[in-house]
Amino acid sequence: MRIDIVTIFPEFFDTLDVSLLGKARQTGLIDTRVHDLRDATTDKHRTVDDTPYGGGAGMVMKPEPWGETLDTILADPDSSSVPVLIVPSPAGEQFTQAIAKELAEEEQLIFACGRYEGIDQRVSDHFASRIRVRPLSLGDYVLNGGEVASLAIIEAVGRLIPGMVGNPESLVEESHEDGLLEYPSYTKPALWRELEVPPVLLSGNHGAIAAWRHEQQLERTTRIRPDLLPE
Ligand SMILES: Nc1cc(-c2ccc3ccn(Cc4ccc(CN5CCCC5)cc4)c3c2)n[nH]1
Repeated sequence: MRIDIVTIFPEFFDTLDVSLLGKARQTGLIDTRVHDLRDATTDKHRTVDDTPYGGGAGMVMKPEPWGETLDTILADPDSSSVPVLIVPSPAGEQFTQAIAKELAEEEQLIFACGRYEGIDQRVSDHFASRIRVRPLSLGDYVLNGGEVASLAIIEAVGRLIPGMVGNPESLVEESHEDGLLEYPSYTKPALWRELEVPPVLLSGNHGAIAAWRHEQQLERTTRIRPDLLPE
């Protein structure tokens, strides 16, 4: 998979060298390229923002640098013929594990990391006529830009790419995989600060353990996220 990231804070993505993705990049599983939006500006001050038409607080990101940068990425011979442009936004579709699984099948993801009050809408509108554009929200809270959301999406997608995670078994029992919250986990010691590990987990009775874990998932989901319960 190729991942392109467009941002005015390219150093924000230095972390990709150390995270789970560091290995993937070394093994060539994931090829990431970070593009500084300001490299596509033409004025002395490398301006990327301007005041919003219609008034309102803050500034909006100008369309031209975005158009230039995205054109360059799409024109790159190493680019896929069917990239997906992911635009983190508070107004986007809620990102979920299901969407992560969809995106893990893609050949190329391009992340448009906005700042200020967002990107001129015409950028998404123009490129929607050429490639798939997916505005995605991380959740119902407002961040300062798209970088944190992009890192979260990249990590959630990256770990689903075959060969990325050391033990593929650990992906089988994914959280939210069966739509329920995960069961609680324990490891040695069996007694810690007077707290025991649930005895069933030490029983070796795998049927009873699986039943207990599913029961724990249902109890937790009912208590914390009843919205996830099947109809
Ligand atoms: N899940 C999630 C994603 C984000 C996110 C993603 C990208 C950007 C780019 C800029 N911002 C800051 C920001 C501040 C204020 C407004 C609201 N304004 C009201 C009127 C015009 C806009 C929007 C946007 C982002 C935020 N936040 N949360």
